[in-house]
Amino acid sequence: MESGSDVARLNEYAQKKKSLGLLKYEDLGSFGPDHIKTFTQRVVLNDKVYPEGVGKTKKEAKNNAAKNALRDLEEAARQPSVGTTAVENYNPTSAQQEKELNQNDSDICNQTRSLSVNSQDNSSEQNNFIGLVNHYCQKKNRCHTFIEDRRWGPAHEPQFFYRLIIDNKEYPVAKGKNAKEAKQNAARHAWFALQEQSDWDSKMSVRSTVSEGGAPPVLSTPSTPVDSHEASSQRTSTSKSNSITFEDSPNPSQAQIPLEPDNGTPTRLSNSLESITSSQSMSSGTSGSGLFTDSSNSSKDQHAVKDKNMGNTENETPTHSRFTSEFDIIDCLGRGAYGCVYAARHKLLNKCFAVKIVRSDEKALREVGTLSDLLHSNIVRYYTFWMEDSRYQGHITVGSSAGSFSSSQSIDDPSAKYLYIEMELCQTKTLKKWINEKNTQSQPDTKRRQESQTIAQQIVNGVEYIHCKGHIHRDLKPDNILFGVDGVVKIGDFGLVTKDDDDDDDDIALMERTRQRGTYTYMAPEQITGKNYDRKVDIFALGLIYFELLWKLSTGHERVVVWNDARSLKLPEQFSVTFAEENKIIRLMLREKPEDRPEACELKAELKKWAQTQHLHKERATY
Ligand SMILES: Nc1ncnc2c1ncn2[C@@H]1O[C@H](COP(=O)(O)OP(=O)(O)OP(=O)(O)O)[C@@H](O)[C@H]1O
Repeated sequence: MESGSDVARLNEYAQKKKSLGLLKYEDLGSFGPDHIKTFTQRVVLNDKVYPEGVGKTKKEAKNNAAKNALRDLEEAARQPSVGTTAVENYNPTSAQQEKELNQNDSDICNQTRSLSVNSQDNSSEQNNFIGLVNHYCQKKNRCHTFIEDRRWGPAHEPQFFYRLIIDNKEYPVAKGKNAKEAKQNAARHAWFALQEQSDWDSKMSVRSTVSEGGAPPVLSTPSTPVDSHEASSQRTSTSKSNSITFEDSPNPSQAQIPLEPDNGTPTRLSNSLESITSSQSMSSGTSGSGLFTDSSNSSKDQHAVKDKNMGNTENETPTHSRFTSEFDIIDCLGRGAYGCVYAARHKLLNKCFAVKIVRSDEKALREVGTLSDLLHSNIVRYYTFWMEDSRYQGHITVGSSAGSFSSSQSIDDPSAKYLYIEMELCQTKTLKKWINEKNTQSQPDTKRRQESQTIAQQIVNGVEYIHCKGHIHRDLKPDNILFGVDGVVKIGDFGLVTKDDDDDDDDIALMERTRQRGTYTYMAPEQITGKNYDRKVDIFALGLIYFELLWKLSTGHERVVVWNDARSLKLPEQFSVTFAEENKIIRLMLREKPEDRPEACELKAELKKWAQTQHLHKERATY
């Protein structure tokens, strides 16, 4: 479609449907250095905000914003009568139609609220994702069905787990307080995945072909398809699907049931969650978030179990490692306390990913479990994970290019297992580097304030999403905040993530380890003292980050003094003068008592208000 045509289509639609009120485009500013700057715009129609459009120019961003709005309007309008698009076929002839369309608009609003990457994703919200998926499948001639994965919990408080399967592809398991809610949530997972169709589908199909020598990938329990109003006409047989399987089980050993492969021999996957838990003493209650198995591992990986020498020397080509056989390793992006992160190109997909390799323990399992639960534009996108018996040992020095790695003998514990976590590849520049660059610029940076605000807003959006999913990040700091290739802020490193209501022993041990590593710079006071704490620790860290984004901190002793003062709510006098509005917000975030700190959603609203005020000032200044 020709550039700009979505803007024209949306204009036409808004004109025809005058009752919708004024069609507005909001300019949300630009981000990034000049040569890779991205612009963001969004549509507001009848006071409803539609998903943001991002582009390399304002025009492109505007057109993408119009495209997103049209997509939502069309999707919503299709719900009551499949095949009709509100945009193309709008022709109100009666008050009833007008009423229906208004109803559609309210549906659209609901969907937008939920689909918008920046909005709160409340899993209990009953948006019609089932309807969206239903319609999508009809349009694309795909079969889909909901599968009840399991039920869990006491009779008075049961939890239902459902997954959606579309054309033999399984999407992540979702839970709900009842079957309907679980199905809606499963449809939501699938819907988001479908938004990224090319990625998801191709990856899924690649995974399903990994199996060699006829060895079937191990699947999870082939549950009985349940009757679904939404899916009854679309049911398909799925029990032998070769696609990836996610498990979201607080009781992993029960979740893994060996399947009868085609030859009738029961098979059990070496890296099933059961084997993970048997060797790793996984605590089922710690994260409470979705643990899942990746059934894509095949005979290749089972082979790797027997061969513990993979990847150790240049001569011994690590052919038995899924990592080295499926990926070209490009670069070592960094080493954390627990593992390494590599940039790697998937050979079949010809697409680059970040693959984090960590020893499999609670922290790592917690990280993948949580990441699999999160899908938000301001959170590093997780794709999949698998287990290997060895850690990739090609020692590439950080930042070096492919092929230059040398051999090194493994000093790993032979009984250890390693998690390979495949994620979205971000820029190598972290927020820490961004801050350092700003602080070392000799000229005053006139854009710093505006950019800081955009960054802070994006972090808050991500944190709001994490909190509304019932998690606490607990390790927010500029080092753990990355930029996507398009410049969008991405929260990463979920190694310390926990459930908001968690306070078990493993958790305390994990925090103790973190404290010992001295990363308490951004920790809330109650987190340092080891008291009971909740999601408000993330708000405290965010307050410090926002302060650091804006304020040029010197190095050495002075920095320590300013930092400690800031932690005790004594912000530099000049700061409160120069950044009066931000000062107010930050002071709320840094309050000593967690209950006095704002919730992420309140902060989001506050920052948005502040951004709009600034925007108005800027506009006035240009006239
Ligand atoms: N998805 C990604 N894309 C690009 N770079 C990444 C990605 N994930 C991590 N990195 C980089 O790899 C480095 C190591 O990341 P990792 O999360 O393991 O380390 P860390 O933050 O020190 O973790 P930990 O706190 O667990 O020690 C970081 O410096 C980070 O910049």
